[in-house]
Amino acid sequence: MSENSELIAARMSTLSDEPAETVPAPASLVPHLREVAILLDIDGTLLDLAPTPREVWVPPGLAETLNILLRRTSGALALVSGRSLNDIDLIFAPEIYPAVGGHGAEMRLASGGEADAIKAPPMDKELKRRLAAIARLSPGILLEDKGYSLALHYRLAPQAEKAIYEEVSRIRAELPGAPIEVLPGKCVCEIKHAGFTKASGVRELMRRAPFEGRKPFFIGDDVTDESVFAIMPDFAGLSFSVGRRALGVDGHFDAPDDVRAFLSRLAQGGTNSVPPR
Ligand SMILES: O=P(O)(O)OC[C@H]1O[C@H](O[C@H]2O[C@H](CO)[C@@H](O)[C@H](O)[C@H]2O)[C@H](O)[C@@H](O)[C@@H]1O
Repeated sequence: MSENSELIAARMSTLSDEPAETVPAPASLVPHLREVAILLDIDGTLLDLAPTPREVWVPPGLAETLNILLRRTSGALALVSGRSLNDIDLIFAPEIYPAVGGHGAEMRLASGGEADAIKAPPMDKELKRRLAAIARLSPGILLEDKGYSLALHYRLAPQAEKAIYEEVSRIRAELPGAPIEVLPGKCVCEIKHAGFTKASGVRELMRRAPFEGRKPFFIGDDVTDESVFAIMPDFAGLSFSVGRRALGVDGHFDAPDDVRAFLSRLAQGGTNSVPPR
């Protein structure tokens, strides 16, 4: 074990024993950026939540921060999202980041590159059509078609939550053998192929260069991120939740703004000079 590895291992064991000391000081991580893989959820972690999926925006300075961290980690920074790679690329345009997309359905290892793996087959058209009809239950229910999955957003129609889940259950009950599962998120009910999760996507990412052999540092906010929190110990990694202290994490941030400030300080070499967010 190298001196650096020993230092980071010591830091990690300290963290798990000290829940009050929630997030490491950026300066303590700076010397270890060549041993770490930075894995970041998008909505509710890097970006503030918005009323609809299309209304999110990337604050000034964030892309610059991510680009610096990509260089300092020799490319071992990835976005880990429920969004499709196509959607992620539109949000962060013109940047194209390494990413696990669609809750593990897609993966891209290098910034600027093509997708390296697409795990999920397209969703059956008839099933998608039936699920899409659920949007007629109430004005304000928005459909997001990812090709291999379908998300029903009800942030603008919160009263429709119960009816949406009931209708999805009814359709699923008619298709007992279908390899699909329901993934609840923040004001969203997603119906996806059962064969992949964010955790399976991260496991695969961590088997490939430049991520392989590094200690992942994952930040996420949602129920869908819990599968990744759970596997971080397998890679001697650290996990952090946003907004609440999730079970089993090493610490938490209060809000996406705090995550951005942390990453910015990390990119600046651990100093307190925070560029505009
Ligand atoms: O894994 P993430 O990167 O956190 O993506 C999770 C889902 O994010 C998006 O929906 C959520 O964010 C929207 C914008 O803030 C918000 O309007 C919606 O209520 C949230 O559920 C995205 O649209 C989904 O595809 C992702 O699965």
